[in-house]
Amino acid sequence: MSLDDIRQKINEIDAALLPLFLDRLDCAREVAAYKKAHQLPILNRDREEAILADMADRAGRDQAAVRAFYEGLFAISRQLQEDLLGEDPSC
Ligand SMILES: C=C(O[C@@H]1C=C(C(=O)O)C=C[C@H]1O)C(=O)O
Repeated sequence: MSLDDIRQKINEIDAALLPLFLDRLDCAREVAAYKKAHQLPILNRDREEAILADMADRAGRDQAAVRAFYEGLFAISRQLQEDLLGEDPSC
């Protein structure tokens, strides 16, 4: 495969990822509304650890990369919720 071919494949993967990422952000907005209504903290470490363990199990040789990817997603998700709720993330 040429470099251009590989980059084309990356472009296609990115195009497929974006709507899923945006959907995940919309879910975080819905979670924020639920947490506000039920006075729940933004951070749920047990939930994040369960997702990480599940994804790491499926990641084969890329466990560290998958962990870093999900930690980034969680940080973005929590920041979005903080922006919406104006809460201390450590609560
Ligand atoms: C989305 C949530 O809020 C936070 C972000 C999470 C995520 O991005 O998956 C998971 C747990 C929480 O720390 C949630 O509680 O489900």
